[in-house]
Amino acid sequence: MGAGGDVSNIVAWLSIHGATLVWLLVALVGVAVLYKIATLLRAAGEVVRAVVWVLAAPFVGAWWAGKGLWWLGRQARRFWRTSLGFVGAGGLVLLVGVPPAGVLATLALVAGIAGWCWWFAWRESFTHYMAGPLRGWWRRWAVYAPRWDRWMRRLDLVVRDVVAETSEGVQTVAAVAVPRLVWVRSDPWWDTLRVALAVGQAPEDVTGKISPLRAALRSDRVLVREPEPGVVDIAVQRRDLLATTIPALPIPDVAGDQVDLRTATIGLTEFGEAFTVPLLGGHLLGAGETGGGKSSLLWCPIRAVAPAVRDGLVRLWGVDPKVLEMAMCRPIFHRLGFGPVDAHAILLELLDLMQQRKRELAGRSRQVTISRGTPLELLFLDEIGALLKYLGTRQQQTVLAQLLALVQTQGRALGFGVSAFVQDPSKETVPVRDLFPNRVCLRVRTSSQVDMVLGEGMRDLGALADRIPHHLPGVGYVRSEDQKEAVRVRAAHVTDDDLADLVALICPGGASLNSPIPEEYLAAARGDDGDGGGGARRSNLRPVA
Ligand SMILES: Nc1ncnc2c1ncn2[C@@H]1O[C@H](COP(=O)(O)OP(=O)(O)OP(=O)(O)O)[C@@H](O)[C@H]1O
Repeated sequence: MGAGGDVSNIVAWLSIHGATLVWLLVALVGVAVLYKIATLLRAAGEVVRAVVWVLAAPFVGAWWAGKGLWWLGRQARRFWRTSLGFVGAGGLVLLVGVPPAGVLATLALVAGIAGWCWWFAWRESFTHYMAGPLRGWWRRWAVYAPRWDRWMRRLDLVVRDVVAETSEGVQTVAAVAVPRLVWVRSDPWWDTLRVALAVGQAPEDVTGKISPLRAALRSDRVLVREPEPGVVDIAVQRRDLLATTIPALPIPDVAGDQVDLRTATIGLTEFGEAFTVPLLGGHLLGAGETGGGKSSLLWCPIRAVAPAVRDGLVRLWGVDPKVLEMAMCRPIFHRLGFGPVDAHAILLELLDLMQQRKRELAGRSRQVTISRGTPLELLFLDEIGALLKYLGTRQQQTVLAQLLALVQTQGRALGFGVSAFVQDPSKETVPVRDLFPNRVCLRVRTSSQVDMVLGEGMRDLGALADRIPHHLPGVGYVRSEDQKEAVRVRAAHVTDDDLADLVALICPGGASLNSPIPEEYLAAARGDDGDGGGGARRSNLRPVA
């Protein structure tokens, strides 16, 4: 076959596939054209977008500038003191120009000297008006404000406006409201943060976070109070005011009738205020493990009212199963006993006195007036647990608890007060625990004991009495009738020398106020009088056996 045959073959192939080839070519050209058009359109889109941006930029800029100004205005109004300071300083610089360095240095020196004089002469007002606000201002801006939002989010103390939630729990959040830090006050020991809660929050949300707050704020103690609805104060301890021993407070140098029996000062609170206990009209329970410092809760109140004891306006009654403690000061006690029988006899005598006072007051007054004729009768029971659980028979313990409950429930208005101290504050050991309106919890062994003494939930609110270190005897938490939260306190330390001074003041020249427990009461307590030890012969004293 020659060249003519090849050509005819090609022509034949083309006649069969030519159309396909043509369509392929057309498709290729179409794709190329479309690609070209797309490229052109994209370029045009970028140009359009650029044009839109150029046109919109001033409006967008104005929007953000307006927003920024609005925010600045709000901040300036909110922190008006800082704003005024800046405006004042700026105005002054505009008026007189930047003063030379020498003038500035002189001004700083004069201000420093004036501040020092103020501090030296009127320390309290300086602290109140100058040091406190300045320190608070600085701590707000340097410490709290920069971290505030982050802390609140991490502690989950924010309110989220959830607009939608999927079945898998994925939330769409429209806004997050953070509680507002209103101001910070500061002294060398505490920072107080006033916080306005966000709508939807309750003070309990904050008190429920005390533990993580302590960790976040790196503080041993954080307290939350509610000064007004929707506002909480978070007090953050920076330094412990109670870290050093408080020496025994001086015995008041006043006449007996000048002694305030309602508020005996016995130490300091964590805020540097007087730690007081009411002796007239209040019973006190002090709980703490061995070495906790219960002796200071015994002796400090007695020292506080010593002139009244000396002048016969207060009489001391004591029961000390350990024998050593109160025996140190035997002469100042009107009656002093050591075991369950003594305790029983003393309670019977007190109840007799109470009945007598009741009869005298009946129909004339609802409250006794303390005088030499009707002195305040203060009963101190050391180791009440020993009396009510460990010593004597079960029946003796039951009767003691009942007699004590009678004195506690009926004695307040009649001028009878009971102070008791215990290592184990459980109900089994102290069945009359709830009849003590004032309680101090010194160092205890377990966290549950804190709530036993101070009330349900007090440990969660920061009363960490089970974590008081051993080197802080006399430190504890107190909750009185009118307080919601427990306050940390330290009682003053009464040494043997202080006790000798106490005895010398109340019983000068070796005198003694002490007389033995009357035999008739001892006999009744022992059951020698035929009533089985319950004092039943005096029918009005019959305890429920
Ligand atoms: N307020 C205080 N400040 C400093 N030290 C104190 C204070 N109270 C007591 N102490 C000291 O702590 C130690 C234990 O105190 P205290 O005897 O009062 O403990 P306690 O609770 O009565 O113990 P126990 O139940 O074993 O008698 C003593 O050495 C005492 O001097």
